[in-house]
Amino acid sequence: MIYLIGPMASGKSTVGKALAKALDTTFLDTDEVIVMSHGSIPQIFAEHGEEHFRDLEVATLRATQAGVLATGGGAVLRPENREVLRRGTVVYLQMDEDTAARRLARSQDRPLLAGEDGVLQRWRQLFAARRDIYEDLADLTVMVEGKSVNELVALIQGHVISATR
Ligand SMILES: Nc1ncnc2c1ncn2[C@@H]1O[C@H](COP(=O)(O)OP(=O)(O)O)[C@@H](O)[C@H]1O
Ligand SMILES: O=C(O)C1=C[C@@H](OP(=O)(O)O)[C@@H](O)[C@H](O)C1
Ligand SMILES: [Mg+2]
Repeated sequence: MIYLIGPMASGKSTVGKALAKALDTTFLDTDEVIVMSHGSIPQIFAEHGEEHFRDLEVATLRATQAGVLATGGGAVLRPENREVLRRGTVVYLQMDEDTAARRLARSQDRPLLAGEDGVLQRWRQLFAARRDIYEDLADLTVMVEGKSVNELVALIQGHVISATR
């Protein structure tokens, strides 16, 4: 199983879907699986808080099988999830701050970025707290800056295929 990890807006959901198509395999996104049974992410955060969302994320990651699985940016925080991720091939989508700023300007459904600090400032804080974990888990790290979805897919595909040969 290939897992995509990385900060919010690095492209895990978008690249994951395209990668699964290129590899002719199945695709799921833990956020989408959670939303199907529990309602929207902003609603879960507002009604039950982040820890409850993390509990749902743990249960979902444990129970979900797909050729390619996109995770949410904070899924790496829970040790149970890191254990699951280590059993598969982990692709880390690494993103620079300028790309984050451009993409987050259009983001509306990420409750952890809301608040008075401003979206980019919050993104920066979360990334600072998580970057070492992303790096530690990664079997393959791909910098997304300046690359199209198709270019990223080709890059990942090349590495994944040569790693399993
Ligand atoms: N390589 C890319 N080039 C340009 N835009 C991208 C690329 N990857 C993702 N995006 C866009 O960035 C935004 C965030 O992507 P998304 O897949 O939701 O990220 P994540 O799941 O990591 O939060 C979306 O609007 C998506 O269309
Ligand atoms: O980084 C995070 O803590 C989160 C990332 C989101 O997923 P994306 O990384 O796909 O945006 C989603 O799981 C939730 O809003 C929390
Ligand atoms: Mg996503």
